[in-house]
Amino acid sequence: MNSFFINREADGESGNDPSAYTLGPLQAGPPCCDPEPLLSIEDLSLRYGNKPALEKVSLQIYKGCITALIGPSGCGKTSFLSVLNRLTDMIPDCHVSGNVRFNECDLFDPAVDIQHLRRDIGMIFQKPTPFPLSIRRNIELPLREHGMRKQDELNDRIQQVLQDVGLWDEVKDRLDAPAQALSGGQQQRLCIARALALRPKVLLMDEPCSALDPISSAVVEDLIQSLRGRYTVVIVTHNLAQARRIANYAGFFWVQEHGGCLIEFGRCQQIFESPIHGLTKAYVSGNRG
Ligand SMILES: Nc1ncnc2c1ncn2[C@@H]1O[C@H](COP(=O)(O)OP(=O)(O)OP(=O)(O)O)[C@@H](O)[C@H]1O
Repeated sequence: MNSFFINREADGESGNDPSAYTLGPLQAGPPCCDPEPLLSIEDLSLRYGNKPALEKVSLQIYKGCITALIGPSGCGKTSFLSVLNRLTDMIPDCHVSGNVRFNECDLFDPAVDIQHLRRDIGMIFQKPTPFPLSIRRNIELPLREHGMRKQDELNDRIQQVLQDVGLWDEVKDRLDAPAQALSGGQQQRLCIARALALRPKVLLMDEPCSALDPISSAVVEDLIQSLRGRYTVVIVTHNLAQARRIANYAGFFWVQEHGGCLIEFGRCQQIFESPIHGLTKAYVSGNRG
């Protein structure tokens, strides 16, 4: 079953059809009707050395939906995201236990191809992280690393993803200019384009708007909204209004004695309007945190 990570063609996708890489048709039904779990997390615990950071977190991430993770600083939201594409493998003395299933496959199975996993589950960071290369090369490089060689296919893909993130008209005349000459908001959209170019199934976003000015932040937020139904998005945000605007589901984390834990998870409207737990109520109403 781990072939899912290793051979995407077995998943029924055409590797050569450029149109498959645009935002294109919805890949899932309306997110709130009949949600289908894509990632199932059960009893996930994590510690750095002896220091616990997450304690027995269980939740489902639904296909085509936007899931927001909220909670105060240090409650383990970033650590949780890092587990989902196994960035935690790269942290010395980081210990993870529990079960995570991605499309029914064990995420921790030693047979999982990490490079392909990270293509399927991409990560966008708080601070835009373009490579110190041209705009074009930022997208081309990972595509080449994943085996795309034909220049016309590369050019098509670059144009498509830049259109998908609304950047094409702004950069089409300067594709060979350094990516770092772009504004912060443009750099973040380029990073999203770079992730989308690899046609991921899931995009993990760690406070993707928090380093941006309000206008750029709104543009990136609109872009994230446009991904709904086409990609599965898990976003960490301290901006509760943003979580409320964009998410279908929300998980509220809190720090307790044994590390961060998930206090409550549910549909976004329920978490914000009729939370079950008193802590959630206090946090979303701004009385705690
Ligand atoms: N690489 C690391 N080594 C040691 N401890 C770490 C490491 N990364 C995170 N931690 C600790 O784990 C706990 C959870 O951190 P994490 O960054 O996951 O929380 P967070 O909710 O994302 O916080 P923030 O909202 O401030 O980004 C914190 O106590 C943090 O200091």
